Amino acid sequence: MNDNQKSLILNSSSQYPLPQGVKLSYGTAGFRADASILESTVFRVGILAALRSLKTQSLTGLMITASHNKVNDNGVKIADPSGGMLTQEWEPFADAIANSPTPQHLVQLIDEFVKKENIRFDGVRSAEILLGRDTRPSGESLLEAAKQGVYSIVGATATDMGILTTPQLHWMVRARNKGMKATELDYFEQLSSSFRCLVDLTPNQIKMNNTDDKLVVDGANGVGGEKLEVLKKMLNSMVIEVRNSGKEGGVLNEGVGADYVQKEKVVPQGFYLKDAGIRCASLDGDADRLVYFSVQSNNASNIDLVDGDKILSLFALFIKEQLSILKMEGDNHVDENYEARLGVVQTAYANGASTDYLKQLGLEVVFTPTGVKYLHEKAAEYDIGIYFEANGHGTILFSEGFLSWLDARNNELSKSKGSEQQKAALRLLAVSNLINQAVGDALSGLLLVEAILQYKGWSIHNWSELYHDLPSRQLKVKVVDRTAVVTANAETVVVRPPLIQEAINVEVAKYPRGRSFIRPSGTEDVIRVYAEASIQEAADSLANSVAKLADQFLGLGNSG
Ligand SMILES: CC(=O)N[C@H]1[C@@H](OP(=O)(O)O)O[C@H](CO)[C@@H](O)[C@@H]1O
Ligand SMILES: [Mg+2]
Repeated sequence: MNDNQKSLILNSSSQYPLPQGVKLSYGTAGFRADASILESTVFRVGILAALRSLKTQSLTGLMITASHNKVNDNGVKIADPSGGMLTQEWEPFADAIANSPTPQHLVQLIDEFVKKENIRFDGVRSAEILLGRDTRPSGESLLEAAKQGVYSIVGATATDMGILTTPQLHWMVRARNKGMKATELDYFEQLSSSFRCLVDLTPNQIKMNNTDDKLVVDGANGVGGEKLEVLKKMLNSMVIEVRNSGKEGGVLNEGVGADYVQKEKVVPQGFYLKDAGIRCASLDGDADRLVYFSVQSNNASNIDLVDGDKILSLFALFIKEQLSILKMEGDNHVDENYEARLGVVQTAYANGASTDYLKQLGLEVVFTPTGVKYLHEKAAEYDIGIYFEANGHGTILFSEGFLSWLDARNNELSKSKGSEQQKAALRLLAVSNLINQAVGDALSGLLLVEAILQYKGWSIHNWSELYHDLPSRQLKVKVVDRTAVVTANAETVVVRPPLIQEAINVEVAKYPRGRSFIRPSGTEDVIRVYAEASIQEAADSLANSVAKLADQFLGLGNSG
């Protein structure tokens, strides 16, 4: 960097000093903390987004959100040019600049990194960044800090896309870099037209049985409800009622939203006994997570939860079915028997019953550590890779190679217009347009669930009966230093500190179908404990015993 470039960063960063005692890490999903201490972090991530844009000579994105966390928190993360998460290789640099104590030190770090990565300030393209934020009140001033960060890189431009869901911003970044239409209206049009296309390919008789049932959606008092209101106007075939849209005065994520519903397994605010049996869905604060549920008829606070694992199972079942229709009655075309590699990606939080079910379907199931950056990367190795976290974050990725084969196959089959095989090809193409290819997206996921339920003529009850979840329990344990826990095998085994894993094994062995693991959270300062077993009391008791072990080995009581 020349002196001019350095002094621009030096001057602007002195406007955004790092508060005393703040130490942040890029974590599972970007930086998150109480919004009041985040300005300097967001400013620096603005610089990072611009450097990433220069390095890749592509557009990048910066999203201000703390997703399902409480309203006073906020956070920031980068969308890479592909629309996915920031490359993991840059995370250590992200940590370093976020925690850099002085403007001088910050400039030095950036200068060294620019040299190491060979980032050219005189490339063909200057840096270009799309900025988005969720509905948090702190979002506006943090967005300004992000802009100033971007502008401290000479020639960089930032475009404020306003209030968006996280997946919308990722979708826009991907679309822009592919030279496709990329406004918010284009997003809504792509989702609604591919949804209509899927529904039009649904056998009529099945469609008729299901027209009158409505879907009620809990918008977590966040951005998702607002956007769904827009989208639903473009879907004339569906009745969607949005509650907790944020307009009714409720607080973001408080007693509402996908995280609350999935973790607490109770009805969100605004849902009552009179809703029993109705198909309901819940989004999280930035609308990248989706779970379904129905209120139980015997108790207004109990729900029948249909989580990310079941969404994954429904998608896998449908895709597998369409692939096998495609393979039926060959017409001797050379490529007709292209074996599409279909893979399913889960984490250790996936309910054991879901994994059994997917394996019984004959699917290849693989596990990664928690965090969509890992699942997404793995899913991208397949022709069709389906990934979901149990909490409802996931999507379906289609490889370029498979999509061009499918396109060609569809053209071939169009000679036999209306054949079942051609319909299957068209359905798969529609799914690839509907489901967000950049990142998990509650709105596109919701439309795909709805289209598949219509296709199958299924109620939420039929869907929920695919398999029965094993009872499970999640707990959090506050410890002295959560980074003391090191795990292996997709976080299922603790390798450090010594002996704790042996102690967990002893507990697990006491329960039929028992399974338990601990890992440090990447978004909160806690150790998470997960346990499942054949009955709820056993899952609870196993979780409690393992939480006690975590406390004994790592807990506050152990600090002296
Ligand atoms: C058990 C659980 O739900 N963990 C969540 C949570 O991560 P933790 O690292 O567990 O705090 O937030 C992540 C980001 O939203 C999400 O990817 C992940 O699945
Ligand atoms: Mg989220």
